[in-house]
Amino acid sequence: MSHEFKLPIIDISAFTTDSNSRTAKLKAAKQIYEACQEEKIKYSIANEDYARGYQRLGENVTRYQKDWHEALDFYKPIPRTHPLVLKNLPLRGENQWPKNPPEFRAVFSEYIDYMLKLGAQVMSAIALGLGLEENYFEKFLEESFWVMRVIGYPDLRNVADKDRIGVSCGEHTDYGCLTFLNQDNTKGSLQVQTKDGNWINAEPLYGSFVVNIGDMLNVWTNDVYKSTLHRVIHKGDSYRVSVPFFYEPNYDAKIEPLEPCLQIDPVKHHEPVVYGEHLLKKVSTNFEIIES
Ligand SMILES: O=C(O)CCC(=O)C(=O)O
Ligand SMILES: [Fe+2]
Repeated sequence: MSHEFKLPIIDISAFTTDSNSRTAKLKAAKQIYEACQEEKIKYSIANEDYARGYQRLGENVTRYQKDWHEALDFYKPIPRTHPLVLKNLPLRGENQWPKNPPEFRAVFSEYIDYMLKLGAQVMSAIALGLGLEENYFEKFLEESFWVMRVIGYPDLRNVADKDRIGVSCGEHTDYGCLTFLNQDNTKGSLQVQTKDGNWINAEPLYGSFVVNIGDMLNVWTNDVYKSTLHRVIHKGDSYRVSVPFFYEPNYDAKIEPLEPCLQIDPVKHHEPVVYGEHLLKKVSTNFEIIES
């Protein structure tokens, strides 16, 4: 347990590659946000499935308030023959890889492969920690879904028109298993809520990820591991960049409280849930503004 941050820390250093390549990702991400508006807008989510691609400042919404960030979002590709595509449901599109900077796609593709391995590894450790077989989660993860967001945050203090603007990223829990947050060195922006309801900063530690528990792990563990409520309030001169990687179960995985967790507390706090259905419900409210 870290006393400085009052947050649990998992040491994955034996598994990580050099942190210079992580820096390359953040550099490529910063470059894309420095690119002019005409370049970014080419990749608008409106070209695709309203999920993959570029979202303008304020386009993403949390709890009916516009989030003051811009982002390039990528999702696991779904084949054209997938039942979802045939039903014309969201998340059916192609990822839109920026052409500028030219190395963007290669850098992040390598990153995604690496993060998928890391996610599986941490899930094996969690299985052991819960008293399950090391490979217990494999069947739920063999085609694990993933989402990667490359997010840019301007200074919230410079918003001219405050109409329905919330914060940089409104409070929420993430949807899946584990989120690996690769943030730049901006301090005091990312916050997590503690069990007693207080907000504390999750400050960047060089070469580390902040790891959030997602909703599916919350259901699996019947609240033994709570999904972390977090938010971003970026009031600072710097332009903050953060690249969360969401490591998720198979799209059609049925998640329900696990036996060892029911031995701790026999009351089931969650109904079984199919991950893909949970995801679609959440994504569909990400752009919802209630008109008054
Ligand atoms: O910017 C961050 O570090 C967090 C972003 C986040 O929580 C999200 O996209 O779900
Ligand atoms: Fe999040």
